Amino acid sequence: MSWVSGLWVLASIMWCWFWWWKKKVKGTNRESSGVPKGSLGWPFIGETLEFIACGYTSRPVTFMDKRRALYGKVFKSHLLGRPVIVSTDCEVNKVILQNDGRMFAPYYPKSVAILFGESSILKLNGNLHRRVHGLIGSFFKSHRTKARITKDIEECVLLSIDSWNDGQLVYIQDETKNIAFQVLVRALMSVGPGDELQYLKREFREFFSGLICLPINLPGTTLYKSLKAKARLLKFVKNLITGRMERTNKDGIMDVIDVLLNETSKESENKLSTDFICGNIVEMMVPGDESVPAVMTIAVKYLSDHPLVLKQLLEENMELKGKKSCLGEPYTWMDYVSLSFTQNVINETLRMANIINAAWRKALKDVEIKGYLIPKGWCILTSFSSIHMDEENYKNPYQFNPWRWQGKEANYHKDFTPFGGGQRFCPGLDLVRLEISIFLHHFVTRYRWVAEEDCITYFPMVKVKNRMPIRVAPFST
Ligand code: HEM
Repeated sequence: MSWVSGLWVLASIMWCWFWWWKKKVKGTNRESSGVPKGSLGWPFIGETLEFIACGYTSRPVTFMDKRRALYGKVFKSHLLGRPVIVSTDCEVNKVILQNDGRMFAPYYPKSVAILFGESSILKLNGNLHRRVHGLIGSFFKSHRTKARITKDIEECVLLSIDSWNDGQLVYIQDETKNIAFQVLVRALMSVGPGDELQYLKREFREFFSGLICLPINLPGTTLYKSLKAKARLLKFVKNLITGRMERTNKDGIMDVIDVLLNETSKESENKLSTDFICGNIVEMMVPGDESVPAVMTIAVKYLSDHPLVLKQLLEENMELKGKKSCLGEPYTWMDYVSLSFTQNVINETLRMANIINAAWRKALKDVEIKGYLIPKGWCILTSFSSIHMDEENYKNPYQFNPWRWQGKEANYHKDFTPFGGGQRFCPGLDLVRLEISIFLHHFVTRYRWVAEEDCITYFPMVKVKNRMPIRVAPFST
């Protein structure tokens, strides 16, 4: 009879479990008080499996679309182990992003929270956050920085693409990753090509791998190795900073280390410590590293698939190239960002690729927006991709159509938030646009290419499946 009692015990456990879950759901089911409608799915796993399954398809926003049709633009769900309110409403998103620090704080998965120090810009709040964000944003916006970075980017792009031979198979993802890493490391800490760059690249890859892993920090685990790599990166940056502090002839502000060091030299109550600067330099490599090469690679994919777009892009860029070689002048950053159709191509790539598809926040108190209650402690996912792929906002949203941006100022478009919004609006935006414009200019004006089979995948990160192989031929042949 032992199997009967076994069954009985199992049934009791199941009943208790179900009872606990119902109680939990009831506790979160405050629809009458304004909590958005929705389903919390299965006990423990909630709706995570469907969320991930949609991420593996070519239309990851299907998860949101289905629920939006059932419950409206803001709905509740249970994802990655916790109840979440999902917003696909650009006005609700705007309020959430603009009230960072007061009503909401950034929320990250556990492994990411462990890897980022408490003083990371990504986790900071309040005055210190505003100060650091402002310093970095102003650095990348300054004309002097843009003028110098333009030269650096040109150098990195040409170093890469000038080495391609006629008929060579080139993997665009590998090339753009190399370019973007060099540009980022120069902008942050002025490290140029050589052994140090290779060291940084190796250690950063190890550090980065810990961002999506099980949050178990034991010898041999991915998280453990990632933390060790971060410690080595911090040591490297600390040595750079010590060298800078000892240097007597200062050349002015050259990179983000200089920006933060300069701030410490000012008379101020809240001086930034060396550890604070090191941590932020290392952690700032994270948002900057994978995103830019992903946009450049996906832009090449879209151009390969849309010959009419490529034709117009080429005409615009050839015209600039002709003008510059006629005048014998170097390019300025303004030359690149003034290429209007090229900017349209970049906007459309950002809209469709949705490299950062959402921002995660946690409510610091009960907040009501547009009649929806977001209870204290709940996570809220402000979906950017649903808004970018919404027929209401963009006609034929799945059609790559750069002409839809003609005459529009994308940076102030309320339905276009690839760089987020509010206090955490991406400070790297100007660098990103410049870098992609320079890459596209030199790439399309030097090579014709035939793309091999590839496709875009969206989970856990947006990228091309086969590294975007293309066979290139220089224009002159
Ligand atoms: C295509 C490229 C990029 C995209 C799509 C992108 C997008 C974003 C988005 C959406 C946010 C806001 C996240 C949030 O609200 O939680 C953000 C924040 C941030 N980005 Fe970027 N980013 C890109 C490249 C870069 C680069 C190259 C840098 C490096 C200089 C950078 C530095 C940052 C930093 C430091 C933050 C945090 C700002 C804060 O919390 O105050 N990003 N980015």
